[in-house]
Parts: sequence; structure tokens; C-alpha cells
Amino acid sequence: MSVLDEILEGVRADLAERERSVSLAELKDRTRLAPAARDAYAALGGDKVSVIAEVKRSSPSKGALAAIADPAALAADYEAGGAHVISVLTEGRRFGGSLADLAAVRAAVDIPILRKDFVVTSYQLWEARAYGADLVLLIVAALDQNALVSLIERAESIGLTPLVEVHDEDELSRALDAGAKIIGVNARDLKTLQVDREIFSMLAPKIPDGVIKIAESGVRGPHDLLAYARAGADAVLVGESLVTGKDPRAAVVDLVTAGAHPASRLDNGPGPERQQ
Ligand SMILES: O=P(O)(O)OC[C@@H](O)[C@@H](O)c1c[nH]c2ccccc12
Repeated sequence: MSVLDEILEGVRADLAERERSVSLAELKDRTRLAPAARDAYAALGGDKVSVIAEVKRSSPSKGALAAIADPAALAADYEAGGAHVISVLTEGRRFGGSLADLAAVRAAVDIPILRKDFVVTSYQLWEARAYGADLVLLIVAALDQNALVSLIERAESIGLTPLVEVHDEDELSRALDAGAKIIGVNARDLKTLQVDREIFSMLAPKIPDGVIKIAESGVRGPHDLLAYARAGADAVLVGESLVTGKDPRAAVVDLVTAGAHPASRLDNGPGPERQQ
């Protein structure tokens, strides 16, 4: 069994428990109280390289990273440093996150929030909205094509912006076939946990203009952001180096500053897809 399969087994067990305690109807009711979803395209589609800063306590590859007693305070620091989007891991067993973290972060920041989890059913999309997320991660490797297509459609129909994650060419073509408008290329293989930053530069040229390209994982600082930017990234998603550093806010400032430098862009300016 791959690491991804093991994670998914736990995710399904935890999900079944939540479904027993909160019915889908009740969950849908709760989404009426949630604030309207924020515009993720505006946050990620600018002419600078956007920074998605992640609240991440632990990972299957590294174990415990940071205790993060106050996720809301960390997220507020990220926002103050200029982050464009906050990612909140809500998977509990391997990443130490929760929906309570998502709610706490929602109450603390105004920028869009990504629910980072292993989404396999539409119930989790409603949860994401109910707890205040604006975007939701959909991992191609965890879904068959029918599920991917219907989760993208359902997410959009309830106001969530799907960020579709791929790791190889086959997954990329599935994501594009399914109509993904925001694609994240994860440098980490979720089946083996190996990181290979070159995967972004291999896949990015195959992603059409107009689709937002996000480089995920392995960003240690501005140097890696610049390399991803030269390879065509519109945004980077950063967790470990922010939560393990001494000053997460200053680390975000450094990334945002590097991303704002015009020379960091592949095309050195706004492309046609960014002008609408
Ligand atoms: O901590 P890093 O190497 O900066 O990576 C962040 C993010 O890309 C990573 O947490 C991630 C990317 N895709 C995922 C899917 C599930 C869980 C976690 C992830």
C-alpha cells in the first residue's frame, strides 16, 4: 500500500464518523451562515508571483514540524507579511490539522483560504464552505476521473474554487480534461514522498495559457521561488520552511518581495491571460 493509500484509508474512516454526527442537510444549513467565498482568481492571477502560505503542523515525510498552538495568529502573521492565500491542512492523522483550525483561520484573516485535505466526497466540499474555505484542493492521484469531474463541478456550484493537484503528465492531462482552471504541480510524490522540483519545469510548458500554475512543495526560500517563477509559476505554495523558521512573517515578506520583482517572471510582464 502506498503512503497515499494509507492516508486515504484514515481520511475515509474519519469522514464516516463526521458523517454520522453531522448530516449533510445540517452541514448545508451551516453553509448559509458562512461568509461569501472570496475571489481566488483575483488573489492568484495577478502579474506577480503569488504566495500561498500553509498552516502545517506535521507531515508523513518529516513527522512533527511545529506545534502551532495558535493557527489564527500564524495565519494573521502570514497575511501581515503579504501572503495572497492561506492554506490550512485539515487532515488530522498525518498532518495534525482540523476543521477547527480552518474556522479559527477564517475568523482571523480576510484573504482567501484553501482547505488542504484529501477530498473524496462532496460532503467534504460542503464542510469546506461551512468552515469558511474559499478554495479546495482536489488531488488527481486520489480520485478516479468521474469523481474528479463531479467534484470540480460541485465545488464550483457551491462557490468553491478548485485547485487541482497533479504530479505527472498523465495526471495533468486528466486535470485539463476535467476542466481545471487552477493547477498545482506537487514536487512531492504522495506515493513515495520523494521531492523533485524539476517536475514543475517539465509539466508547466504543457499547461495552457489562461490556466493558473502553482508550484507546490520544496520552497526553502526566495531562491526556490525565483526558480519556479522562471519555469512559469504564477504562485508557490509553501509550508515547511515557513512553520519551521524563526519568523514566519519575515519569511513571507521575503518570498512576496522576490515574487514582485519583474525579472522573476517567465514572460517579464503581464501575459494576455492576465489582462482580462
Ligand atoms: O511543506 P512544503 O514542502 O513547503 O509543502 C507545502 C505543500 O505543498 C504540501 O503540504 C502539500 C502539497 N500537496 C499536498 C497534498 C496533501 C498534503 C500536503 C500537501
